[in-house]
Amino acid sequence: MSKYCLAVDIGASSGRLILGHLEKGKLKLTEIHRFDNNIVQKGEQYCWDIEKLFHEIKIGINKCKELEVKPESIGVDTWAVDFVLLDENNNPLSNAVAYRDPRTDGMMEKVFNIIPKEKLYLETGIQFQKFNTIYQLFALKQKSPDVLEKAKAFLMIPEYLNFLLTGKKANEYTNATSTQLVNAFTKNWDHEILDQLGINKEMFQDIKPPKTVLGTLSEELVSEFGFGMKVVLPATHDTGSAVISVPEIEDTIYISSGTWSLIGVENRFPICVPKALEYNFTNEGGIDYRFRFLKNIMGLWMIQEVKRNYDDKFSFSELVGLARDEKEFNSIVNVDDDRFLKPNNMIKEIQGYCKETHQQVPQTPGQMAKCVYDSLADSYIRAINEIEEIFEKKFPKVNVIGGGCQNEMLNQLIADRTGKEVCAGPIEATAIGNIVSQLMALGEIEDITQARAIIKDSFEVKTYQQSFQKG
Ligand SMILES: Nc1ncnc2c1ncn2[C@@H]1O[C@H](COP(=O)(O)OP(=O)(O)O)[C@@H](O)[C@H]1O
Ligand SMILES: C[C@H](O)[C@H](O)[C@@H](O)C(=O)COP(=O)(O)O
Ligand SMILES: [Mg+2]
Repeated sequence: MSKYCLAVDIGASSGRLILGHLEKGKLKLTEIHRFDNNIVQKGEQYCWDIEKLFHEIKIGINKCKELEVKPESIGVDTWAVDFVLLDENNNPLSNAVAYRDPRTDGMMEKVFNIIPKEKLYLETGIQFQKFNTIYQLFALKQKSPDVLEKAKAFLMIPEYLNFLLTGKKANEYTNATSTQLVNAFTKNWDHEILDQLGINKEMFQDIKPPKTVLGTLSEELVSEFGFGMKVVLPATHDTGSAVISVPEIEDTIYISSGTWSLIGVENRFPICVPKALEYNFTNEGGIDYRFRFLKNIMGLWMIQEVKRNYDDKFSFSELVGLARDEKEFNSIVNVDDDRFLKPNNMIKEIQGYCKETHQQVPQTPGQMAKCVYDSLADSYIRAINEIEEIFEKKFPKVNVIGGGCQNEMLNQLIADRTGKEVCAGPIEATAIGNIVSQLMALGEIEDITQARAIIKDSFEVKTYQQSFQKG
């Protein structure tokens, strides 16, 4: 039996601490702690409650004690792009502002006046999302230049949590690439971009790859918990960890299905061709310097907001059931329209879109859920076709991973609409990828190939085929 590793996976809607260890060649998971993660309003800004998140991590670590398990290591992964700036005394200079905050409105266009969009893409290979770190920092420079001048350390969310755990500061490669400030070829901070935008280079830390042992818990925390742990850098971008868990990555299109739907493939080099730019695909960094050629689709955020607008009267599985009963309702929205990024009321926003496009307006929870799921499937199909056009090949399989792989209706919809085999699982793909990266760092697993073989052998996946014969 191997050592225990503790994964902290915090997505944009929920966080979880999961213990993992190897037993007779299989990976065994034990969920220790789960909690909600919601954007909070602080003054005029949408923020993450970073203090709450660190408190939840400590609750989870203390629960290990109750189980009499002392993990050898811990690794933190979260959503991308967001960050904390520290001053010379290592104190935060600002809130942990969330990527859905409107401060970046209009910033992308201002950056393009300094660095042409095409050049930015050729250098970084990163998709154009208005909330990318580059635009957040540019907004900060416009609105609060003093904050940027005082900043001595730039830490992304998992790295700030690592700092609270160890006192050490480092940027991790997979998450750093999501900033659109890392050169896809040098795999380091692109100083030319930083200089052109007047962003101080000194606050950025050395970029470390996944599987780096960053350090150990601080003495203060060792005395608080009663045991120490190594702190390992997994792929700290949660989607980077999730993609590690795709058991048969060759010839597979994955959909990391959570708050966002990240749809793509794994590649050995960046693809920055005009078509990839036109379709807004990204080349985010992966383990062993591979690339995650993917695009963001608005994702299950939309049903999360619909659920919230209905005062959480329905569970996600109940919403799927209600959607199944609305077979005749077929209105579709463009899920990737910025209007759905942070509307005041998602139900009203979807109804408004359908009205403006002269479609039947969803009135019932079932019609609303069906509209969301059908619209997501529509966007998935478009992205799959774009991927196959760029690669000039057909991919026989789609692997849905993450919490959204429990949506059987959506899985079947993808199979019916594409005619491809759809595999669903593992649900906790991100935490699994986090854990196997720690086990590789500890020498318990040799490499990514062995890791994926273990994952394939350890977790059931459900498969879906097209439910009708194509005429
Ligand atoms: N039983 C279920 N049936 C259908 N969908 C589900 C179910 N459980 C979870 N989901 C979907 O999974 C999503 C959460 O996925 P998860 O990977 O945990 O998100 P994140 O990591 O972004 O917080 C929910 O928004 C919901 O839409
Ligand atoms: C804002 C980013 O695009 C986002 O973090 C995405 O990359 C991601 O990883 C989201 O993961 P979830 O688990 O929160 O869906
Ligand atoms: Mg997630």
